[in-house]
Amino acid sequence: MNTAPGTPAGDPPGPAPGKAGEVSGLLKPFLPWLAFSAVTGVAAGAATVALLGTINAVLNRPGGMAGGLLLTFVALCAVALVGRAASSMSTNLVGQRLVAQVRKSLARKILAAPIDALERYRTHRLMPVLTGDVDMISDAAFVLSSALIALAITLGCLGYLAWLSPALFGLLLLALVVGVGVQTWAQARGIKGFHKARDAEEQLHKAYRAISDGAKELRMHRARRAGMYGGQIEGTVDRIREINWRAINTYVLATAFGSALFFLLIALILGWAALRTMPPSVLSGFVLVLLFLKGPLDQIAAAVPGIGRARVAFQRIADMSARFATPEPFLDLDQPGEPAALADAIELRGVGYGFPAPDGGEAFVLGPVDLTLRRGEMVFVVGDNGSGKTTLVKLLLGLYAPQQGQVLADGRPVTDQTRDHYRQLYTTVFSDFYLFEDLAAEAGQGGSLPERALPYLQRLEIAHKVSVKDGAFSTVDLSTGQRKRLALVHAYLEGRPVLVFDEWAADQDPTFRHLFYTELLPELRDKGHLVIVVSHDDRYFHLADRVIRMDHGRIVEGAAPVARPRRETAAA
Ligand SMILES: Nc1ncnc2c1ncn2[C@@H]1O[C@H](COP(=O)(O)OP(=O)(O)OP(=O)(O)O)[C@@H](O)[C@H]1O
Repeated sequence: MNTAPGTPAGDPPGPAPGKAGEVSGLLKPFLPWLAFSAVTGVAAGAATVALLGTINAVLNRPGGMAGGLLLTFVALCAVALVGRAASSMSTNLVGQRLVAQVRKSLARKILAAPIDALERYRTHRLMPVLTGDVDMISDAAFVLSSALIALAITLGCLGYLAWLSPALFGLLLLALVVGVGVQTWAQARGIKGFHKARDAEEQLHKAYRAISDGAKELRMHRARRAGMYGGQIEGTVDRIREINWRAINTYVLATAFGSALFFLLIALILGWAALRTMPPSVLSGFVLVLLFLKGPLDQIAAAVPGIGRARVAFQRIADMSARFATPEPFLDLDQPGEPAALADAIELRGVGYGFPAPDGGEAFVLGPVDLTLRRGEMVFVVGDNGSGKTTLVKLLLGLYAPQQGQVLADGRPVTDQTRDHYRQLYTTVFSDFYLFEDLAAEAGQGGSLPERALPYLQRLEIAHKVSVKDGAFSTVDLSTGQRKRLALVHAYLEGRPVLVFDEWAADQDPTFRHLFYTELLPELRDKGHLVIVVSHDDRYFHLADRVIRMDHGRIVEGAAPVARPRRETAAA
């Protein structure tokens, strides 16, 4: 259901809803593999424990290892080896598939997310998730497999020790409760720190963007540059270093405490043995297994910080995933689909859209707007900065779904089901356009692409710089104005019924600007395209069939369709 314009469309602050569901959703497809990994890991652990038991038995009886015992030993070695390899490989497989799936799923979610949701989730928040957080999971997948096997071995050893001597096991259990308690405390503290560091990393990414995108401006402004480096980057980097240092130190101290506890436990067991008589096989078995256990326990302790960081990364991924959990309905990512056709007109009927108010500012509300645009018309959309021209165009293009009213193409309302197909009517060159180098989508339209492109490149006076080779422009390293011309070549090649140019001519030299308004646009119109031009070039407004003037989100002039007086040549 549509909401009234002005309804805040922003996400509430704090974590997105449904994160737990997202995490379990991400893990669900891998449960059978995880189960296999657990079973083989437990088998490897049990075989290792049995090996230790066998060694202890051999140490405490005359005759050494021979006959059946030797065969058992070899068989146990084989189970431990195969189990460990199978468990590690399957955990590694899960890790890598999980990372691949997360990458694909995030890309699909971004591709299918409503544009306004993407505009709210800033790029400096997107990139750390797509790169850093996903890599963190990939790294954790490596350590996780050996940590899981170490856990299985530890549990098996504990079972063996409980069987060997329940009394000594009681003592061990006490030490374990203290050790695990300290590790849990360290993990909670560490994760808190990692969350803080991760927040700071977002700030760092913002600063990195500023120094790459704003390199020229920073070169020209010493005070800002000093503030950017000394204030923002150094400060943030040092804060991250400090937080991570403290967080990891917590783990280090907990591990050191665990080691001390471990040797204290061995001393206690040996002291116990001095006070109470116990079979030597029990004592040697206990000490042997405990000493062996130090290895897996250290492995687990070493893996814990990485797993803690991976948990933080996983939550960030799940958070982003949940924010984009509602894709635009009926947006097909897999099929190119049929081209769209427009026989007559596009209409906006009572269309309204509101942005949420910025902090301390007023909300911008567009509409309600009524507008009819016909094929073969050349329409200029004009108005002051911030009057709503681009917002109107985004509603027209179907990039924003109207919060009120409806858009119609040839009299048929554009619905959620048809919006994506409807968008294929348009070719756009936005003021902040992105130029795709490859022309693969245009290759299938018949004729050789380089031959089709050449006249347009010549007409736009960039044929000496760019050609089309292997389905792509040979270069896009051009001036801003030339890049925009290339975008126009793309538009010609697409040949869609409606062309939208948002301040296209702003970067063109006067001669070419003149050519654009007086020849190129009228030619496109005369070929039957609907041409929509957002412009501040009032010198050329008289060439339009209709000038739509925006003011404070409303159309104040030019809403009514007019019969277009046919011109012999637009320049006349
Ligand atoms: N992503 C956004 N989030 C919140 N508010 C926005 C957003 N985009 C635009 N606005 C608000 O909508 C108003 C209209 O913006 P719009 O880009 O449509 O203006 P415009 O007429 O195209 O301006 P210009 O001539 O400067 O390009 C702005 O004043 C701004 O407050």
